[in-house]
Amino acid sequence: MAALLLINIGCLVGLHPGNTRQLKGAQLGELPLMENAWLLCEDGKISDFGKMGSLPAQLPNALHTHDAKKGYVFPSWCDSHSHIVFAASREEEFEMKIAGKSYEEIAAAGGGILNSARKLQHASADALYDAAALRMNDMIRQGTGAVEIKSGYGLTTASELKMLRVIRRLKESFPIPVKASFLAAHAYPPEYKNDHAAYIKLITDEMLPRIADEGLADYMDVFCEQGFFSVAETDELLAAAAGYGLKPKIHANQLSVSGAVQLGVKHQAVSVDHLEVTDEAVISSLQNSHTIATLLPSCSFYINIPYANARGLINADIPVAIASDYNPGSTPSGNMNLVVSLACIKLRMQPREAINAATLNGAAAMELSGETGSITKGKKANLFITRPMPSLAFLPYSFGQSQIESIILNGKIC
Ligand SMILES: N=CN[C@@H](CCC(=O)O)C(=O)O
Ligand SMILES: [Zn+2]
Repeated sequence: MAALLLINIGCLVGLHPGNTRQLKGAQLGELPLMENAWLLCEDGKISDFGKMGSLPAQLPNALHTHDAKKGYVFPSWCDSHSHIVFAASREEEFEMKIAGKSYEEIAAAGGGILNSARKLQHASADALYDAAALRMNDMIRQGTGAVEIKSGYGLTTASELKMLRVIRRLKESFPIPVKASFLAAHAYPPEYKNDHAAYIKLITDEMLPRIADEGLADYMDVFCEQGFFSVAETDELLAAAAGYGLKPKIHANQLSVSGAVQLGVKHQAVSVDHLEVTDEAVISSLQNSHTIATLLPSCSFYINIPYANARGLINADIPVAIASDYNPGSTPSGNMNLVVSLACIKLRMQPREAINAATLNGAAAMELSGETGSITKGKKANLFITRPMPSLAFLPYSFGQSQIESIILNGKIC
């Protein structure tokens, strides 16, 4: 494999030491940079970098040199929360939202997650793969270089397995790390509406053993929310998943303060995601835990719900990540550039904080921060090059516009 040398880099972004696994508190605002730089990629990894004045005389033989023309070089976005395997879009709900219907009212009218589940149950694995692959390609073009994908639109054993096998195919065929989360506990199927215990038993006794047997999931996720899964039900599900080696990630406090965050901390969740509604007890429960708070500002934007209290979490020294939540209902976009801008505009995160939250902390929320999420020697060379920019803050400032010129995955320009 030819080595790749990037020269005339306006600024290298995110030069964190290799042993920095996640950032919290004031560290989240520290984003080491190097201006006027070069960077060498070998065997798919970042092997060296330095100032243009120090370009080594000895370089690998098979070498492709690319002039960054003063563009910035970033580590790829690490999107730790997505639902990109789905059968159909739901723009009819978009119109209902404009007419004033709430997320809960749409769900109660047969929309929402159950709408997607009905459609997915009839879709072929090939059709699901093709549609998800298109979305992945769009995300990659927008700078994403690692992604977590959830099941949760199957809600039957066959359809949850179908979704997870599609995610495995994406993992095998795309050149970026993919993590899979099992989210059968996303909504109760109509036939279990009045028999929650039976659906929980189906998940714990039938789905989990099959999924573990095929090694289809990295994490267990639950939508812990009023009208969805209670704290007690989530507790039971997470305990069962732990028996199969699946660590938790929880959809927590999206619509109400439910106790889901505290439960996540109790189960040492890798992350608790959403957190649009929090109080002091939620924040203090996360302090001194290893659980990452993953915030999803484009979901708040799209369905007009409150924005998470990012400043409260950061000030309390809690590691914060940001992710897209790309799904057909509450966030039909996987554009992490927009997520970073919204984190600045709506979560009042400084550009450096938002960039760290979308890279190193996003990687940490997928347990990948040892291999990606920063420009560090030995890490995967998943990067993007921007146009020349007047400053780092120009990236989120120029919201809704892409500054990205080139994508590099595993040390190759794509
Ligand atoms: N909140 C639960 N799940 C998704 C939305 C799912 C849907 O509406 O299809 C979310 O993360 O926002
Ligand atoms: Zn989600």
